[in-house]
Amino acid sequence: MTETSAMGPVIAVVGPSGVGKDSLMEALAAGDQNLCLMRRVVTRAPEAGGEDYDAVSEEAFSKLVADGHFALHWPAHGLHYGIPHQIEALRAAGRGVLVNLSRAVLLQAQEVFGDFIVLSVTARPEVLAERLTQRGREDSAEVQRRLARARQPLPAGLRRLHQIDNSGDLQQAVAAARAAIYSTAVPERA
Ligand SMILES: Nc1ncnc2c1ncn2[C@@H]1O[C@H](COP(=O)(O)OP(=O)(O)O)[C@@H](O)[C@H]1O
Ligand SMILES: O=P(O)(O)OC[C@H]1O[C@H](OP(=O)(O)OP(=O)(O)O)[C@H](O)[C@@H]1O
Repeated sequence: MTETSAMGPVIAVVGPSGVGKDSLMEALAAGDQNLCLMRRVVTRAPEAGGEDYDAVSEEAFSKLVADGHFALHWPAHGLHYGIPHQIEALRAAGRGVLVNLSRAVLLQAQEVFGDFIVLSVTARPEVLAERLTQRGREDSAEVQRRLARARQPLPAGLRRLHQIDNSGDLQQAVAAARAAIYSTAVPERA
């Protein structure tokens, strides 16, 4: 990605709840002007905190879907998530756009976005449990449901996939993610 690139890649950051997707994306974007965050639309209560997202009702979300507002949308955790078409404007500046996606929509996203990199973030199971509890955004029942979903597999057929271990220090995962992103940047057109 450089200022002269026509379009930046979409960089999907995926993995189980509590693995550190939002933390990794925020740290990556904070340290690199060529990377930016995609703000999602989620039917989660606005006061839930965590990521910076647009909170909407289920009814409003359905209307946004009907109006063709989203480049991608999916259900998960009893919620609905949407990525507005605005993501294309962010890419047009030649920046890589970081976005937290469900593992279930990665092949669809690869078709929709074309220049698409997947960072599969991992952490040891005991680390996930500790982090979800410490985050405190979900109640204990929901934490258990999310831990049960942790081993959801990635689909076959992803063209640019990197595994990032975030079991340890966040900055180590940030360095590994940066290396992965820039190792697969589309070669400059001659
Ligand atoms: N490498 C890390 N070391 C320690 N705590 C972390 C690390 N990465 C994330 N966390 C913490 O773990 C919790 C879950 O992180 P979050 O980014 O919300 O994960 P996800 O978006 O994958 O659910 C947060 O409280 C966050 O501050
Ligand atoms: O199908 P999966 O790959 O299991 O992902 C399920 C959902 O979890 C993540 O959302 P969110 O960031 O709201 O949840 P999290 O913070 O618990 O990861 C992700 O963006 C999906 O919407």
